[in-house]
Amino acid sequence: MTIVLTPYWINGVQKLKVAQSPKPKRGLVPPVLDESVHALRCLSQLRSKDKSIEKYIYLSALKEQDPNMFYKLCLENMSEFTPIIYTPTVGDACLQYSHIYRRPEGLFISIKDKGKIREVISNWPRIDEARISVVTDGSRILGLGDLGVNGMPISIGKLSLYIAGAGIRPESTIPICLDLGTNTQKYLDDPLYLGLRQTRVPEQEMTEFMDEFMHEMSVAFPKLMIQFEVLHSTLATLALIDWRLIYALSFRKDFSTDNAFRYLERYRNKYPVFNDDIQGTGAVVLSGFLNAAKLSSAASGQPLTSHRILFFGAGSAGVGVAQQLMSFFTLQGFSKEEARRRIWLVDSQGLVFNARGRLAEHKKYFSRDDYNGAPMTNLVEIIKYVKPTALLGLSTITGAFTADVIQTMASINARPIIFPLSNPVRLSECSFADAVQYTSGSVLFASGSPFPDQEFRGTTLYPGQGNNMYIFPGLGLAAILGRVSSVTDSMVEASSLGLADSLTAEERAQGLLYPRIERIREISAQIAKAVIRAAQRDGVDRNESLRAMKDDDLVRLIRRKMWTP
Ligand SMILES: NC(=O)C1=CN([C@@H]2O[C@H](COP(=O)(O)OP(=O)(O)OC[C@H]3O[C@@H](n4cnc5c(N)ncnc54)[C@H](OP(=O)(O)O)[C@@H]3O)[C@@H](O)[C@H]2O)C=CC1
Ligand SMILES: CC(=O)C(=O)O
Ligand SMILES: [Mg+2]
Repeated sequence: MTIVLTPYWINGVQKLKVAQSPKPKRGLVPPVLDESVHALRCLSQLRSKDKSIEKYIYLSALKEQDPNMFYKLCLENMSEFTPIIYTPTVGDACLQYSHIYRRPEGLFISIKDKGKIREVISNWPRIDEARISVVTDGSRILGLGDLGVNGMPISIGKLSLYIAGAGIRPESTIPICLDLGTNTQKYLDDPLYLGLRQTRVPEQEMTEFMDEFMHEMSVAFPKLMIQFEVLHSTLATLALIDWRLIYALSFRKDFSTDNAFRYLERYRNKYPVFNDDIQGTGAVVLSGFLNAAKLSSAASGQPLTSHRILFFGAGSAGVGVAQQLMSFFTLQGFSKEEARRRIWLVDSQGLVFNARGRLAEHKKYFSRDDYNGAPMTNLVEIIKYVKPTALLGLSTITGAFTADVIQTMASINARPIIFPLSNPVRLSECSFADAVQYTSGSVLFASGSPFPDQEFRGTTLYPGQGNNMYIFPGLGLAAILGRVSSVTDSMVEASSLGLADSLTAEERAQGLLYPRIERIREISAQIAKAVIRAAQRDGVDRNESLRAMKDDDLVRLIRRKMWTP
């Protein structure tokens, strides 16, 4: 009897599959190697590690050596695995990527490849299989600033969640990191840094590069959907690394339009593409907000139309979420203009209002025209002025929601909605423990990264995790199965409503704002169904065979199409 070795590919790395022969050759495996016992062995090895980054390294190796085991364990232990393979630990993996790097995984395309991107892409081993790619330029990962080529782990991590969460076939995924330089001096000085030793290229050059990249990707991979993970503005990232430059460039910075918005607008009607930080985050927050607003209104006796939302942080995530939350009000019958007036933004200069002076393009829509006073920078004062029912943090400012801020929210709301959404955990605007303590347990809470449950007056309170990881797997699966030509606003809204509706009666009874992550496949199937229906309504579905299917049959088909380890 022989062992047959068949080559296959995972994320661009060739592996050899050992054929399941009835009995392996004597001596080539230990005498007793039972798969279920081996699963326990892997878990025990994982749990024996004290540091989360060591757990990350262990799981990366497991994924390479035994992808089936990795994804099986991941699916069975979602709440234990996601904080390791995704936020917060993936943030540390990015920060240390050039130091912990062991083997190539994914596709690196650098500015030096401009003019010959086709050649680089054609080196990808499984061109025909490719269906989904997460593309980052490392310019702002999880609020960690400009990481350059160290951003690759976010593409890898998000794709692992596509595979685990929605059953995308592993060989259909392509993690991509674009190396357009970095403005972080620490990396440029680091002898181990894996990227180009140059500062970020000017905007014009980046746009030429991006146009070529998008075109070549669409030619090489006609069935591929691309998820952008930021693609930030050069000037904004400069500001993150050198405070002296903020002053030097502040005039120009005010005029810079965030690249994340610019590239999304540039490509969204031409290719199947979406920006996770803008649209995925918007969708996940709308979903949690819908559930929180109902609980808040039930406690206050005020109608859903009475909500007022204050955003602390007005970057790509903050404004993306604000745009999506307009749907909350339009769903209640408001006009767009009425919805816009329910939203206030705060950035690093304080309340965003017209009379303040020049504003970055993406902030203008929500800038207030009904305030003409002195600049307002103190968050407690701003809360007293706006009287929000909800405070959402997308600022990367650790602890910005102080006891004072939280207590002020509690003093004007029976059940204040407080969502500190910045990642990773150490950048969160407040912890769940503080939010519970300073609101005497009345808070409706969701954070970007996970926090532990809290015991309060004999009851267990559960934090929500308002993270785009709930949205993108289902949205991506829908895009693949529906073979969509573009990702429309209604599809993003449908993903959000699909998620909001996916809570079970038991989850609602426990006061949860999001479903338990352990049910991610079920949730992704529901989201995918809702998104495919929206794509059909918008006429962007190229797989017309799904149109006539009944909802139940469509969900069954989606589930059948999911890859299972
Ligand atoms: N939960 C989730 O699923 C997601 C969470 N996020 C998180 O959101 C955070 C922000 O991301 P992103 O929008 O891309 O980042 P940006 O850098 O684009 O935006 C940050 C925003 O915060 C503002 N800000 C900075 N300092 C202060 C301050 N002292 N007071 C008030 N506002 C301040 C900035 O102001 P200014 O405009 O003046 O510079 C800017 O508007 C990150 O931590 C990220 O991890 C992002 C995506 C998904
Ligand atoms: C979750 C995510 O995409 C972010 O924090 O950037
Ligand atoms: Mg992100």
